[in-house]
Parts: sequence; structure tokens; C-alpha cells
Amino acid sequence: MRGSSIVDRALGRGHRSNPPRPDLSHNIILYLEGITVSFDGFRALNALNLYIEAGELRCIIGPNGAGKTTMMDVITGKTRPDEGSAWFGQTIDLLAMKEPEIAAAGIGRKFQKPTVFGSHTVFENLELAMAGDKSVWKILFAKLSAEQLARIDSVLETIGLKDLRSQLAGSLSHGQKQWLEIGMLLMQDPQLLLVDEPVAGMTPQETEKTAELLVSLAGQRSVVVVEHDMDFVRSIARTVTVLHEGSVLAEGPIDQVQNDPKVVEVYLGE
Ligand SMILES: Nc1ncnc2c1ncn2[C@@H]1O[C@H](COP(=O)(O)OP(=O)(O)OP(=O)(O)O)[C@@H](O)[C@H]1O
Repeated sequence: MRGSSIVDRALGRGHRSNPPRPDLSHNIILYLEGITVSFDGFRALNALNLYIEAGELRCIIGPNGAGKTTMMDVITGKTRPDEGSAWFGQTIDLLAMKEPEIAAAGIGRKFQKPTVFGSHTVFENLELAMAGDKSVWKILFAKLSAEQLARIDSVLETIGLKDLRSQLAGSLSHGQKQWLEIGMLLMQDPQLLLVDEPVAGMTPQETEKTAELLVSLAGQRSVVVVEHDMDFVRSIARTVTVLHEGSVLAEGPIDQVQNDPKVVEVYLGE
């Protein structure tokens, strides 16, 4: 869905008159079991098992080609696995759903490059993200309810852009654009947020603020972050999963994972 606009996402929301919500009664929001994806015989994912708890913040690391992007693509319905199962909570079978249905059910994905509407203000970008399957014109000229205004305010507060609400998104710094795009995803209230390399190209100050933001988002929802920057991973991660050749090589607290000889060999020792 790289490059998909808010209009695409809004159209996705057209499917959500009554979207299913994940059943978190077992405290697990995502089950990937035995997932295999082959490209011309090459296994990008190889019987991958991954479990994400409700409310947790998980970092996924791994060398180039380990299968991280392919894994995200399977979760969001962009890529269909050859084998395996993928469940959102206890009852929602992700492999039976199309991409917009998965987004509407509560899985949001933030790609590396921000895709905000540069010629609209920060506020309008959030407004567009909240809207249903209406035209952009209708959305921007519709009167917002007090509840909708409060919701936008609360997201502005969360992403730290309250003072920049009237600024054109195109004039924001790279980091601010990334936060705005996270805010746009939050307007749809995802239960699982997938974030791809959030701090690439950010200044140290922006990186620090992004760490705080992602930590603050977990708890109420689950957040899965794919990131290469180990200092960043160390600053946010509770549990780290290392992918290698399409499977989980190691999983656990960052210190344990960083000292695991298998991990040192294939990843950190690169
Ligand atoms: N559409 C495709 N066709 C063929 N091979 C593909 C395709 N998509 C991914 N691959 C291959 O699958 C493997 C896993 O790729 P993937 O992009 O998932 O890895 P990654 O861990 O995200 O890597 P990076 O850190 O470089 O982004 C790579 O060897 C890649 O070349």
C-alpha cells in the first residue's frame, strides 16, 4: 500500500460500517503461525511463528533480506502466504480478508516515507484521516462535531503538533511529517500499529521524541516497529525479535538478544 493516499484509506473505511474488532481475551493480538512466502522458489518467510501481545511494543530487527517487510506485507494483506495462518485476536482470520478490510478491522501501517497532504494544514490532514468514504471536498467543508474536534485535539496533543495545527503539512520538518502521519493513523484508532523504520533520516532530537511517542502509544494498542537503528531499539524495546532468513532467530529482552552468539554472528557482527 506504499504511496496510498488518505483517500485510499478513507475508501478502506467505507468497508467499516461494522468492522469486526479483535477478540483479545487471550491477551494476544496477532498470531502468525507457519507462515511461508516464496518468490520463485526463494523463501522470503520460512515457517515463521510470531505472537504479539495486546498492548505490547515489539521491535523487529534483522539483516537486509531477513523478511521483515514481507512479514508486514502478510499482516496487512498485501502479500498472500503459500502456507500458514494469520489471526488478529482470536477470531479474525487475516488471510480471508482484503487489504482495506484489514485496515478497517484495526491494523494501521506506517511506511517509511511520510505521505501527508502537503498543501493542507496539519489539522486538515487529521480531519481527512478521520473521514469516512466522503469526497475530500465534502470532508473539508463539513462541520465537525464537538466529539470530532476533541478527537483531533487529542491526537494533536499526542503527536506534539498542537501549536502547528494551522501550518501547511508541506512545510513541516521530516520528523514532524512522520508524527503527523502517525497521527493520521491514530485517527482511525488502530488496535495494532505497524511502523517501518520510523527514525530513518531524523535528527537526534526528533529520534528521541519519536521514541517517547511510540512508547506512549503502546498499552492502549500494540505497536510493532521494524528498525535498523540499534540505539533506538534499545531506547524503546521491551521485547525484540530477530528475523533471519525468514524465521525467528532469537527473541527476548534487548540485552539477551544482543549477546546471543547466533545474533552476533548473523546480524550485529555484520
Ligand atoms: N516481490 C518479490 N519478488 C522476489 N523477491 C522478493 C520480493 N519481495 C522480497 N523479495 C526477497 O525476499 C527477501 C526478503 O525481503 P524483505 O524485503 O522482506 O526483507 P527485509 O528484512 O525487509 O529487508 P530490508 O531490511 O533490506 O528491508 C529478500 O531476499 C528479497 O529480495
